[in-house]
Amino acid sequence: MSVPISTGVVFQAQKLRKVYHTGELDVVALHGVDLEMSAGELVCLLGASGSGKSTLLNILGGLDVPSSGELRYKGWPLDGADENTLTSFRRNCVGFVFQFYNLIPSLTARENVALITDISADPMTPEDALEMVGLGKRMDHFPSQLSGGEQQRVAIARAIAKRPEVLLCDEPTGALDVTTGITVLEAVERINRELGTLTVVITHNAAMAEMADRVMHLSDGKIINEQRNATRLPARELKW
Ligand SMILES: Nc1ncnc2c1ncn2[C@@H]1O[C@H](COP(=O)(O)OP(=O)(O)OP(=O)(O)O)[C@@H](O)[C@H]1O
Repeated sequence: MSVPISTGVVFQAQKLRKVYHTGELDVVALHGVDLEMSAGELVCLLGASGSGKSTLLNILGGLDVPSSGELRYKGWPLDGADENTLTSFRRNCVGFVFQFYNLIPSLTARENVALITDISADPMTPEDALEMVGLGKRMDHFPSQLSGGEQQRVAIARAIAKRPEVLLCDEPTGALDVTTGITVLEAVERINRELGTLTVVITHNAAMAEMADRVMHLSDGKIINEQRNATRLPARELKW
């Protein structure tokens, strides 16, 4: 493996392409994506359904591999990495949050987070992780005793308790109403600010992009526009 290019740069992609082969049909989901993302940034991936957002996020997180092109994590090549390398990358470096929370119903909030902290090298405690997302008083509640927004915040606590370098969120508020969605985004914002975690959030919702440092607009598998916000709007001030 080569020497990392720069300590500040987390992801670097060049000419990233992803083609899904389904039967006779080839679907080109990414058409040559070039990007750079740095430590501590909050980046929004914005685009219509089918524009390639989840494909890109999954490749950044080592859940999938590109068909061609280069992808580096802190200088280390992820394209062409074998399954063991990708597993260790996902386990040590990446926290994922999806639209649905995937909590274990028979475990409390604390126990759901402890599943991850028990197998991590240098985790925070489940209690600290749950405090960070504003659930300090609900640690012993089961998922069925929590609202959708609270369950999503448990999922965020679970994702960040191992102190990942990167937090990847695929439509984290997709199943929530506006007010609840904002409490979830406040948790994401706090983690990004206080832990310095590079945070990438997928959304359909252009209003949400105002909380980001940078917004990448995807269309037909390409980044068609990139915008840097002069200031970040606090999540609690977002309106949609
Ligand atoms: N496993 C797969 N097999 C075949 N085609 C796929 C697969 N996953 C995604 N695609 C196709 O790749 C393209 C990009 O999909 P992707 O899910 O990345 O878009 P998206 O912007 O995240 O969409 P959405 O907002 O609806 O989740 C779409 O045309 C989609 O149908």
